[in-house]
Amino acid sequence: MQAKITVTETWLRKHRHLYDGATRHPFIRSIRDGNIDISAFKTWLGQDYIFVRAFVPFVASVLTKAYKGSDDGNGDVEVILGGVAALHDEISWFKKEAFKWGVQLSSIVPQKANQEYCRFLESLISPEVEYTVAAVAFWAIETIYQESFAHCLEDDSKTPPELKETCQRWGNESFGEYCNSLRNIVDRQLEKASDDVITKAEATLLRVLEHEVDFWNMSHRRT
Ligand SMILES: Cc1ncc(CN)c(N)n1
Repeated sequence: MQAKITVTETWLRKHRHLYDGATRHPFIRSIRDGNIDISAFKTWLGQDYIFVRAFVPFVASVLTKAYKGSDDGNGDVEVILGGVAALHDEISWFKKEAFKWGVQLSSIVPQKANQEYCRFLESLISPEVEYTVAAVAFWAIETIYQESFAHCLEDDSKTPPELKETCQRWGNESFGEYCNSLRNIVDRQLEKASDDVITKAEATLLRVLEHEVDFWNMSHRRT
């Protein structure tokens, strides 16, 4: 018997071009090819620190929605709680890495693409946004980083040794397993969602992909 195609699989096939645009962006390719401009990397580092700080309340809101909105026989809350804990480490890592690269985090001003992405996250915190819709955004945001940085760790990559640790942070296998758990949560929710929620969730996925591309552009072009 053939395995059933999940909703996320259908979406990833349908939006492959946009998805590849987010996970194979020139910024990521430049890390992978070893010709990254280090000032672009530093821009990304400072801006992403600001993003991650805004990401925390969003993930906390997904956790609340999971607690209230899912039957949770499947352990959604625990998976998402693991994500919150990982973000605690991520923030410490950004501080350590910024020190290493001489990036002054206290003086970073969020650029337009970052502000808009953070505003989008804030809009998803609203209790009116369904758990399923918020969970789709969460899964996509984490997975884009996982796939992007894992690409920089493939055997034939020429990633500079000093950037390997950064790539490992999101490109490692256990982060990949965590992203798979998020995908399973999302597919389980979508399975029982109304057409209206499925439509909203797909539109949210597309917004995430666009914001991620804009975010890479911001770092890559140093505008
Ligand atoms: C822009 C962005 N997207 C995703 C992630 C992964 N948490 C991140 N740190 N920054």
